[in-house]
Amino acid sequence: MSTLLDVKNLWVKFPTRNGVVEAVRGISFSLGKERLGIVGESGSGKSMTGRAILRLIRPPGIIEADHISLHGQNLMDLSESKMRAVRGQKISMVMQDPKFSLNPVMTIGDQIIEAHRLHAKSSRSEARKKAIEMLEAVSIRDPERVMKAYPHEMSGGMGQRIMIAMMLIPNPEILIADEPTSALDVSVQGQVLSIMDKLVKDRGMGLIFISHDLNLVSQFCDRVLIMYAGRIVEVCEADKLHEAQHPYTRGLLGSLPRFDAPRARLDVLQRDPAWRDAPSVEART
Ligand SMILES: Nc1ncnc2c1ncn2[C@@H]1O[C@H](COP(=O)(O)OP(=O)(O)OP(=O)(O)O)[C@@H](O)[C@H]1O
Repeated sequence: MSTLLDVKNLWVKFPTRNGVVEAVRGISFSLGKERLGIVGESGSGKSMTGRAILRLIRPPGIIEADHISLHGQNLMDLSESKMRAVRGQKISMVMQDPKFSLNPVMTIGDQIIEAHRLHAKSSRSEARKKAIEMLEAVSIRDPERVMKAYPHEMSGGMGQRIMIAMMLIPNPEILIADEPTSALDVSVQGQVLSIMDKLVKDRGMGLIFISHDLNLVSQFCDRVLIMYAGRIVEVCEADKLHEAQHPYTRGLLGSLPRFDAPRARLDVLQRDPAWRDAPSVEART
């Protein structure tokens, strides 16, 4: 599999009054044209990993890495203006709640048209046509009506599909989705995932799918990185997750409810302090 992105020895640190918080501690992984899941409990460093790839860590946060290479070009070396061109055009990110990402005082149509014109410098009528095509691609049935609506008029699932449509306008090679469906109810979650899946397959993109939901990731992704305390503790093919070896992964699996074998009590994950200090697993293909 050809490598789109290669990350080596990535750290994210936050200097605080009480010392430095190390949110990500020297992780290495690569991404090909695949669906790569990143799972782990709250605070394990999943979101910071996604944001660091796009250099979107707010000061005083610091990103350090031997490299974050996109087709061999080290993103760590780029100027901020060159990095802006990478964001959106080559790598896009979909966040958890679309309401925070969409502009509340602009219609959906104007936002998509603007995003398209920024990218392709096309005429307004061309951009409008493209916007409608994009909305149809994410299964929005009445795109003309949706174009005239404001973000607050959209349901969560609809808003998330619109965000995905916007992120895909420049045809990025990599999509980073940070808990993209966790605010949605289960049936809408399924629809959004299948749309994303189809787009990734049709366009041959690489997808980084960040989630705390091990079940979801194992069904939706090809490969899974399991993060604990800022490190990768294990990497698995998604369909072999049940064979995972690390006690943390086994603990996460054991604490999932199962319909086929219901138990009165779920296992409680017992953490071993040694997991924190074990070296990060290399997850490069
Ligand atoms: N501005 C900050 N200052 C200090 N520490 C921070 C800051 N931002 C994040 N962190 C720390 O970084 C760690 C990793 O955060 P991150 O958001 O990546 O976790 P996560 O695995 O995505 O969790 P969640 O599922 O809750 O989003 C956390 O322990 C958090 O406290």
